[in-house]
Amino acid sequence: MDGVRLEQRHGKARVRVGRVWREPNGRHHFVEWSVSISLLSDCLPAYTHGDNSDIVATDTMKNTVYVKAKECMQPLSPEDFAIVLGKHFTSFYQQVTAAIINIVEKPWERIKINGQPHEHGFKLGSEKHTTEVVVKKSGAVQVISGIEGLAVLKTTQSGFEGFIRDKYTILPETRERMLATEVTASWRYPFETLASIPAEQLYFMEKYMDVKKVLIDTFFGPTEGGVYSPSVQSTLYHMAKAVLARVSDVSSIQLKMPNIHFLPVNLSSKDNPIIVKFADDVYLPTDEPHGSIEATLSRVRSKM
Ligand SMILES: O=c1[nH]c(=O)c2[nH]c(=O)[nH]c2[nH]1
Repeated sequence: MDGVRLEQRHGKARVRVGRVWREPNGRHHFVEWSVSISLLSDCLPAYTHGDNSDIVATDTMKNTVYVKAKECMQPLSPEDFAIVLGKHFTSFYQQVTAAIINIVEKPWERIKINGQPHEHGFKLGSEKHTTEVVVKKSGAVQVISGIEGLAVLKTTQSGFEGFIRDKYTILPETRERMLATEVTASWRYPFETLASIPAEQLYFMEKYMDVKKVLIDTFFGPTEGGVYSPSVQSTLYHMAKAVLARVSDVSSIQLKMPNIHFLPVNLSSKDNPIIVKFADDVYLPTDEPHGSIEATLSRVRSKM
């Protein structure tokens, strides 16, 4: 056999941690994270010779998540916690050349009772805040943030016309349909070094809220009249473009928007007269199959 090339990484996936911060005035803050760590390191002998002397045990990685969570004395974004972990693994271990940290934050939101925010009560929301951070030993970084499972639907102002018709096509053209999707978004920041990451405690939280608002506003359009969608592709493009236009520091954004179909219901039989005739009112909700539409939009620097 010719020589072989080995590329490898190892880590711990889905380390679950909940962290409470207690303010002296009785107000609590809470996050729940699922943390995945992957380390690039010089530990080839473990693969080739059964020699584990350069291996950071994945159990140690798991323990480190709890130690670092304890050491963070103030509420922080999943991006900032991922950066804390990435810095730690690349500086503490000589063998580790890069760390890739993924975090999914569960959407625990402070509960309101009679309009008043509760001190220590939370309820689970829907879409999740995600991040992927890569930290290299040199101090080079890449930060990606995301949203997972943002389910949105509008009952009109959507259609699909003018597509290819051939002998396999039966879908009628329409200017009136439901539009439903579950947006997965991930966007990249332009920071290239640890030193260039903004120090503000709320920076990544604010960016997350800004991107989510722009995505939602653009999907629906104005509260009266909305905005017509000629396809999921077009709506996706306008959502991504609006994020680049309105949220500074986002250098590219990927959107995945499955087209979740609501099928018109018509019920009739040979013997029965029509008992349900579809008039844009009664639908069969489905989750599969679904259209699968995704695109990435990036800023390109003008050459001028
Ligand atoms: O918005 C849509 N885009 C498509 O590509 C497509 N294909 C399809 O069957 N329905 C739709 N709707």
